[in-house]
Amino acid sequence: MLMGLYTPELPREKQLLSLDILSEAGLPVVSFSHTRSNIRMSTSNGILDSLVAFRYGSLPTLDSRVLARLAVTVLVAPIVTLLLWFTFSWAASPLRGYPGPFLAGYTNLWRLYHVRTGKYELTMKRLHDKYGPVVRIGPNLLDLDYPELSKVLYGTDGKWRKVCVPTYNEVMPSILLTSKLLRPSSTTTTTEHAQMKRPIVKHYSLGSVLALESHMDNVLGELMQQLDNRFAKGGQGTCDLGEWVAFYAWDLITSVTFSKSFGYMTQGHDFDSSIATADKSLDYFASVGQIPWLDFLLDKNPILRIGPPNLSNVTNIAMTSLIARMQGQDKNFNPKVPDYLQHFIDSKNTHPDTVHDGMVFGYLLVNLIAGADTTAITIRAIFYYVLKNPAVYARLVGEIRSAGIENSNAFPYSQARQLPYLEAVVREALRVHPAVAMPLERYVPAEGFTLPNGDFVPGGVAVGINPYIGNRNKTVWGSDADEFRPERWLRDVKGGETDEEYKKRMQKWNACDLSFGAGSRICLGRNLALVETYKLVATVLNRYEVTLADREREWETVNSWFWRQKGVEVRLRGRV
Ligand code: HEM
Repeated sequence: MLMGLYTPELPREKQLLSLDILSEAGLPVVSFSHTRSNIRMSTSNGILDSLVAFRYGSLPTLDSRVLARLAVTVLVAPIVTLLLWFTFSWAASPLRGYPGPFLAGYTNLWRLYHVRTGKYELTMKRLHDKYGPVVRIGPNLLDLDYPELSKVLYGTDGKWRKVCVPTYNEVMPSILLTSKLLRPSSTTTTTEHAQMKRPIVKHYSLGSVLALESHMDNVLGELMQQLDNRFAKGGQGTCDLGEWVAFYAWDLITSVTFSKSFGYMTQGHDFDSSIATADKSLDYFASVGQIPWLDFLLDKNPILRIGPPNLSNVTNIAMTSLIARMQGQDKNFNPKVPDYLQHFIDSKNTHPDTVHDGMVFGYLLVNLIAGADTTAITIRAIFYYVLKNPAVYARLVGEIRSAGIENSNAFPYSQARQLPYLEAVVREALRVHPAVAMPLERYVPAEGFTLPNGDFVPGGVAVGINPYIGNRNKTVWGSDADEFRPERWLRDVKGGETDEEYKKRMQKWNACDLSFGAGSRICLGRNLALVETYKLVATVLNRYEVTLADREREWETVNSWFWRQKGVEVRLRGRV
């Protein structure tokens, strides 16, 4: 009110007139003086004096009573209100009796802090070791270490709704579909989700993925050429294999999607910073995923937009390729070799009621955003663990070499798939280093749910199993669950395990392994990811002797929704 009444432009008499109004309003003005640079005014309660002086930048004479009152009004009162609100919510919460860190019961800031450290999975492991299988990690969130519940929580009946953050569609506003498939808003119904997925799901079956194998062979050919020239021939220095695996995964996903690779391998670096930007976006999503209203503060505030960074190069390549293809001007496309872009465009004809151009664009971005980093993380984990374990390396290389595939060729998937130890290695790497290492959250259905320990969880509470935690549960995977031991995936012949017992064990493990999620939201791209992975590992180990540049050095990891790693540096020597 005062601000409106006082304007230095007004002559003094008018200010006085305004003051009369103030007086009438019950705020009697005791004194008033006004120069161009300084306004002094006092009212009987003194507060207006300070506010006026503050508004015009003069130095008020404040007495301590005024300061105290201001402090109470501006600082203490909101804090007290917040504390009261937290305490009330905590006391009224049905999760009050669940164990967990004290602060987590009050506020999601606890989770935000731990996610920001990049070591969230270690914190969760410590908490489960301390509190057992159920830990309260938010005012309305329980983290569960019950892998055997995967079939229930992540079932196909659609009763357990996915907990999501409305962020992806804010990064790139037109990409409704990307947001709905990956991080659907909490209002996305199971029916909507199924409707969007139906037109494209068949293109991710193993058969459809294998129809894209020639694209993959071209990308592997480029990889071998680059590794030969840059590292293997003449033994030039060390190769950051972790980085090259990312170049491979990004070039591959664009090849199978647009019949054109990004070109990271040819250039030998992240030339347009898309890979780095994708990492930064994930850091952002991981944070706002803990406290969704942060997104409004950081991204939608009208004053200064802080995050997330724009993946403009990724969206550009999607848009340019889409337009060129629709105008019949895409020179990279060979109609005899399918790619995802063509499948998505064709889905407009097969599902005219559902699919429109905006959705085709969204489908393209799903591939790019979800498909590259996750696969790179998995392949990096395979190399790291295999190279750290010489016995595993020797057995794996022996198996791959004995397949007799010419080592200048890309390894065919049909042959790689025949190698049981390779499969064991891939599954074990996915188990100990799942690409997604945060809880896959779901809402308990309205009727509530009783946990295996007898605790009842009311409807509406969010619960989740973190693949990192579930994949290391000792009752499922054995006392050595924390170790990388691919042999666990083979039949234990020495221990007298029968074929039937082995099959039963695998059935149980398949149900508990959350590396690709489970049920109706299981990873759409898992066949594509696995074919890429088998082919790359077999091709590289068939062609090169690979050793760690520094056997003692540990890699660095950052868990930011995707559990990224850095520092798998190797030496490569071409085999004769
Ligand atoms: C080794 C590589 C990969 C891993 C470990 C992985 C892991 C996962 C996980 C754990 C989920 C479930 C998330 C949840 O329930 O909240 C998921 C979902 C998804 N993934 Fe993957 N992923 C990989 C590769 C890919 C690829 C290559 C693509 C696409 C080209 C892809 C596309 C998707 C999509 C679209 C979803 C959402 C499915 C839905 O909600 O229906 N992923 N992925």
